[in-house]
Amino acid sequence: MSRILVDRLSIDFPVYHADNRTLKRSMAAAVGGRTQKRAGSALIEDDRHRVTVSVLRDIGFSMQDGERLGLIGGNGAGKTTLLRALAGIYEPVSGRVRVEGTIGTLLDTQLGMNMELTGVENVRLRCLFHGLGRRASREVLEDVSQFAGLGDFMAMPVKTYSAGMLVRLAFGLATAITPDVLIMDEWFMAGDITFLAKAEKRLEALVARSDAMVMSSHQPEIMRQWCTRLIWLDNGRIRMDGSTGEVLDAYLAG
Ligand SMILES: Nc1ncnc2c1ncn2[C@@H]1O[C@H](COP(=O)(O)OP(=O)(O)OP(=O)(O)O)[C@@H](O)[C@H]1O
Repeated sequence: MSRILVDRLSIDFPVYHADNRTLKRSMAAAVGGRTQKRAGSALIEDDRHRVTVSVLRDIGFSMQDGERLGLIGGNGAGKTTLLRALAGIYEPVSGRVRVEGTIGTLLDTQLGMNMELTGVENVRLRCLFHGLGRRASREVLEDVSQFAGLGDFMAMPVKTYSAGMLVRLAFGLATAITPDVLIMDEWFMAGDITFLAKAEKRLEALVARSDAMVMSSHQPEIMRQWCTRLIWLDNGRIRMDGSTGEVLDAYLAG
């Protein structure tokens, strides 16, 4: 059985605060004078003049253990939305997503983090959530503190951290407990050079321990280094699905 199964997945977002007249004019231009749904157009207006963005359409693929899948595509292609759907953050409008096993996410530095609590308290809370005992929790705390290198700031509320400090703590925490399926966006590359070198080593070990990984990046070298397979997303649809070299060559050529 596949570890991840995505079947005819579609995701739309309603647009509540759009300037409807401007939007309609641009939709009319995009669809040749008709403000209606049309294949290839991401904006949809229904009969009651409600506008939605169709972000993912008819996505289907499955993944086996050991696969390292990369999502590639231009800005707004739907990579982050697909990662979030895999993580269970977004509900499909139609189709389904099935992921077997525990999921670990590196999607958002604030995801699962309580900004009012200290670094130490956030680590303890995460351990409780994962059902770890005292000893295991102590080990995780030691590991995360050492990796993040925040010193006394571990005893300060997380809301006082800089963006870089938050990345260090979030990354350390997200990589301290091994999930079956690891889902990550490219934000983790946002640290400074010394952090990146450390992060890469840690991530390598985690990826090796987890059963499957899905990540998104704009950087071809990162894809080549980390992924065994790529899906090229284009305007919310799968344009190509294949080995990393094959898809990357086509993507960079076109
Ligand atoms: N909550 C939302 N409400 C409305 N539209 C959204 C929402 N989230 C994403 N979108 C739209 O969905 C489309 C895909 O966004 P997504 O962030 O998944 O793309 P991406 O491929 O990750 O892009 P990038 O490479 O720029 O990060 C974009 O057009 C975006 O504006």
